[in-house]
Amino acid sequence: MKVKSLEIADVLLIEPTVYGDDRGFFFESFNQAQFSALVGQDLTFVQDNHSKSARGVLRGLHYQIKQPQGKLVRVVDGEVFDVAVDLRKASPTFGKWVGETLSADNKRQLWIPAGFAHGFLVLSESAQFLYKTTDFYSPENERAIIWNDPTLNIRWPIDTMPILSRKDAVAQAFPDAEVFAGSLDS
Ligand SMILES: Cc1cn([C@H]2C[C@H](O)[C@@H](COP(=O)(O)OP(=O)(O)O[C@H]3O[C@@H](C)C(=O)[C@@H](O)[C@H]3O)O2)c(=O)[nH]c1=O
Repeated sequence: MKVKSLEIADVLLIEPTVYGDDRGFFFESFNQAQFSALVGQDLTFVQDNHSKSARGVLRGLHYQIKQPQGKLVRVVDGEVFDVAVDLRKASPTFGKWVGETLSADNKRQLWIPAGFAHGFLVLSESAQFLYKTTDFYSPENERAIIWNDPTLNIRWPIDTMPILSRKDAVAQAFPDAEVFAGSLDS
């Protein structure tokens, strides 16, 4: 397994060791002991999510207040551009973003700790996206920042309008008082 720290130090790009043979391939997509050693704490994942989206779909930028979720994300079919935005008020990289291409081919995973907004854009014909979360889905605590916020200035690899959910199309700006009113730390 190879691990790379990104420009936001706590976001990790994980490249599992893949064992290929005549039958196909094998790799450990999650190993609790290795993961705990990697992040330096024992985190418990409580939910696994799986979504499928068509080319040009952009989901995000999502986060939860009061019940922030750490997310370990990967792609099992297709390719996406995955983005994490640092919303931790005390962080030196507050308001900064990192983006990585994750695909079924490169098998890369991104670890996005609690306190980040997360989103992804589908670059292939379709993509299936799998992720583990450290807290449960909490619709009342869910928030969204608009994907093309000018302050964040995320360089999405797209030159047309992405396909958005109704909720994401009317998401809030960054910074917005509501974003920071709730604590991301508890
Ligand atoms: C996220 C989620 C949604 N749902 C339901 C609510 C809704 O009816 C339907 C679709 O929900 P959404 O439109 O919010 O799904 P989606 O836009 O895929 O939301 C996800 O986006 C990515 C970027 C993330 O980071 C995730 O944490 C999550 O917010 O699924 C759950 O039951 N549990 C969940 O954990």
